[in-house]
Amino acid sequence: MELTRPVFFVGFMGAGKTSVARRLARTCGVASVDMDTYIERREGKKVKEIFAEGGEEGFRAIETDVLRELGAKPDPLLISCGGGVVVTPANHDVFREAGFVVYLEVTADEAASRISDTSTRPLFQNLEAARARCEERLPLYEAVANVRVSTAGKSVPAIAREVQRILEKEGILCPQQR
Ligand SMILES: Nc1ncnc2c1ncn2[C@@H]1O[C@H](COP(=O)(O)OP(=O)(O)O)[C@@H](O)[C@H]1O
Ligand SMILES: O=C(O)C1=C[C@@H](OP(=O)(O)O)[C@@H](O)[C@H](O)C1
Ligand SMILES: [Mg+2]
Repeated sequence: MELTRPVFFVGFMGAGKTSVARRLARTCGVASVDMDTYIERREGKKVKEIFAEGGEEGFRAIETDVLRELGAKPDPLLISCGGGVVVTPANHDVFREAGFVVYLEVTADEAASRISDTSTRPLFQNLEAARARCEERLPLYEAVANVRVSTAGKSVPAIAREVQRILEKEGILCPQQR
């Protein structure tokens, strides 16, 4: 199948953005890129190290650069963003211009139960702070979303199938034209 526009996955840490985009890419035969993985390869450093060296500000600047680059690829991609992509106002323009945004909903508590090793996520160090951060970001996720998908109690394959049906209905995921 092929995409007519880039599709961005947003939502809090642990929502399943990386897993669902990867699963959908495999089952539909389309290309996907995970922004954090892409950033780590480009910078030659782990996300954790980028935060330690340049702070959140340094990470956000790289993130915006990469979002613009991936969103402008001639062959549209499934792009799993990092959970904080919505905190940078300029990123909202990238979403609006060309893309379709799938918001995967999760609570901080459910996310915490899914993430076994929070050491890779510098902004998910304690549950209290994560709950507050999640709540603070909710209106931002809602503002950029073209569609919301609840992930509570659902498996990754089930969520990927749900997203697939939405993208097909919207004419974003189509049978290959050539
Ligand atoms: N729907 C789900 N149900 C159970 N575990 C999940 C689900 N989605 C993701 N996970 C698990 O949660 C962790 C974080 O998932 P990930 O895809 O990295 O989320 P994100 O990219 O949104 O932070 C992984 O260990 C993954 O296997
Ligand atoms: O929510 C955030 O601010 C972040 C989420 C992470 O990605 P995931 O949402 O894929 O865990 C990663 O980009 C970085 O640690 C910052
Ligand atoms: Mg991820």
